[in-house]
Amino acid sequence: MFSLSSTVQPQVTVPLSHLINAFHSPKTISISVSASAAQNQHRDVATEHEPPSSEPVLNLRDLGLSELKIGQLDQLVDNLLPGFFKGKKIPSHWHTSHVSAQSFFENKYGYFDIFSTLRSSCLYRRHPRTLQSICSDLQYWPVYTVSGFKTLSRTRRLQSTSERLASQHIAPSFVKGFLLRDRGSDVESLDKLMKTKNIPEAHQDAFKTGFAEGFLKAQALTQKTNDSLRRTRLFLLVLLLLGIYGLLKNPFLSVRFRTTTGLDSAVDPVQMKNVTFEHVKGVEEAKQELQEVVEFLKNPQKFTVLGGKLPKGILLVGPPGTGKTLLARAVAGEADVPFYYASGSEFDEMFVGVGASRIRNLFREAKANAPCVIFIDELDSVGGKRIESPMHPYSRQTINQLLAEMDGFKPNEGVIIIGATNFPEALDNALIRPGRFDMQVTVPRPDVKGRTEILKWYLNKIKFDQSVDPEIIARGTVGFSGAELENLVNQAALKAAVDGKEMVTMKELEFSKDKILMGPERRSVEIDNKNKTITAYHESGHAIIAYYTKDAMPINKATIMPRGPTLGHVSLLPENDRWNETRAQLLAQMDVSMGGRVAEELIFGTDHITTGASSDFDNATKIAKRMVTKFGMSEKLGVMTYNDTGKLSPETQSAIEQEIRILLRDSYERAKHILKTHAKEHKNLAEALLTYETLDAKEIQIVLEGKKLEVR
Ligand SMILES: Nc1ncnc2c1ncn2[C@@H]1O[C@H](COP(=O)(O)OP(=O)(O)OP(=O)(O)O)[C@@H](O)[C@H]1O
Ligand SMILES: [Zn+2]
Repeated sequence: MFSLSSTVQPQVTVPLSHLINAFHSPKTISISVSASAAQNQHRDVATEHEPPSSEPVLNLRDLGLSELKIGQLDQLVDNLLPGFFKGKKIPSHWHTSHVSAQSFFENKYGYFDIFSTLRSSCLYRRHPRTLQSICSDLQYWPVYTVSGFKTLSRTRRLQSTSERLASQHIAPSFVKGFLLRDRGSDVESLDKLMKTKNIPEAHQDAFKTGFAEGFLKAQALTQKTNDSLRRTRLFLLVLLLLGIYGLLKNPFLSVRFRTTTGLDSAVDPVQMKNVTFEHVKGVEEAKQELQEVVEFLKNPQKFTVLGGKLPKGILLVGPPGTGKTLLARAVAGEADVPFYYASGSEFDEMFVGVGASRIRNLFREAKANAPCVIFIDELDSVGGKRIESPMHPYSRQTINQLLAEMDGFKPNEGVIIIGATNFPEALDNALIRPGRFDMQVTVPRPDVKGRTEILKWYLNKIKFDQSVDPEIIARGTVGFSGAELENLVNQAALKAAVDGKEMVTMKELEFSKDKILMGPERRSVEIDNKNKTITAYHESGHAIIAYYTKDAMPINKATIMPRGPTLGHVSLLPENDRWNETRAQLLAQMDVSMGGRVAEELIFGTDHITTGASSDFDNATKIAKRMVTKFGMSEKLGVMTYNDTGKLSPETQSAIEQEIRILLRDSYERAKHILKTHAKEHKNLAEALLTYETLDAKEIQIVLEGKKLEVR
């Protein structure tokens, strides 16, 4: 194997002359007197002169050529330089001299010094064949140094003996052999190969030459591999540096990548120009309170000049779907400032620091874009009272970050934080201290007026019949939130579309209201005539009591269409949302509840009463119990509340029970009286229900007045 001594500096390229020099340098030629080459022709040579120590040197042993016999060497040279020896007499002794070259060499060793000839440049011109092509490449020969192979990348494909050998299936093992870096092992492997392969004498020259040329190829190959390895290493290093730089700039870079969606939603502002207070209905008080915040956002300087201080944080408190998010957006929209939306649950992370870092990012962005609104929905899930539970290991950290950020800017910096929660009680006390969320705005469920407004607002977005009275629907949807009313209108529109109608009528609105309240209709349920009849009389019983009791709510509708778990129902409409109820109104409600069972008893007999009245009794009992234990409406028990009835004395308990019983019994009797009195109307109404299934308030009135219903 070609190996240049390690005295050279890295990246030194070795000129061809040195290589050739090395072939016969007396210092480095160490011709071993081995058994096979014990002839006189071969002997170690003493050093006559030394090449400059900085020069790389090669020796024949390294090349694996040390055991060449004279004749073989001739053949090798002849192989490499065909025709070179033609007509030349081969002397019998090695003779070496740098100075006198050929003649001196010849004198000393008795044969021709081919290597000095190689040194002469005219050789190139005279024999521009295989070796020349190698040598021209070897002008920049890869140098083996202590630290590894260094070279120029210029290598040309070497075409020579080795390829011929390769065709004889010997070459691959050569190449392998040359790829081994260890010199000793290479030389050994050549020796071994020579022995083990039992190469015929005639082929040994070619074998050795091939070995040398294989080395050249291997060098080139190794060089290429080294180059690409170096490029890969450089690329990886650049990547690593970029990564380190990124991490230094932002320690949570990796987290950002992982959580882009959540974070982006928190950090990208949304311009809410299209949402204004106009879009939020039925929450007038809340809008008024937020009006001053809008003024502040529009013109923060005005407030600063006057020395006015606005709250940093506003807490919107109210049940789900009442429009808290919508209000916050409207604040930003009215003031035409950026709106940053974040949901509390986004900050609730299982990984340390992630929640806190998101809060930091959010506030950093917002401050850079002030004036603006930051909205944190579900504030309780980030600012709740829980302390380091296993489910939320880093919540404390996140709350602290939120508090720190809120403390970190002045009130008039132009950033308004609006938080929303359904459970203000669950909030960490530190959050509702002055300087943080110190202003609370209640966003309640809309009242009947609010519901009417919301219904009108959403009705205006669809096609509806002029006969539609939003107020009637509003009266029947006590406790509905804005979101539920929006859903009601949408469901009605869908129903109208399914039924192939051109516009939404009251029927679809009533339908979707019942669906939301009681579950979907069960048209597929086959109810036998007997059960249908019982249901018709039961429901008309409720309706008759409601109709003829002064303090009962007006009837809205009666139906024997099964819906959800019920077989039929009568719905009553309060004229207004009831803030307070009178004793008479409560008793009337009880009487209406009793109407169903009373009807069954009167019409079908005690033996045929059904289980259908259980929820009616539940309802009546609840009212009676509250009258006795909460509202002080029992003469016997007086104006006193009894909260935990289980802890009361047995006497008091039985007294309460008895009072409830009396109330219910009296109610039952009143209902019975009314139904007996209006037996005819009761029968007419039940038959109308059996015919028409559903009757609205007007139709019920027509029937009860004894008029004939028009066929629909
Ligand atoms: N007062 C209202 N006026 C008009 N639309 C409303 C009103 N309240 C709710 N809505 C409708 O319901 C949707 C949902 O309401 P929003 O998300 O604002 O409720 P929220 O109080 O924030 O609920 P949550 O507490 O569940 O977050 C709104 O986008 C809007 O379409
Ligand atoms: Zn009933």
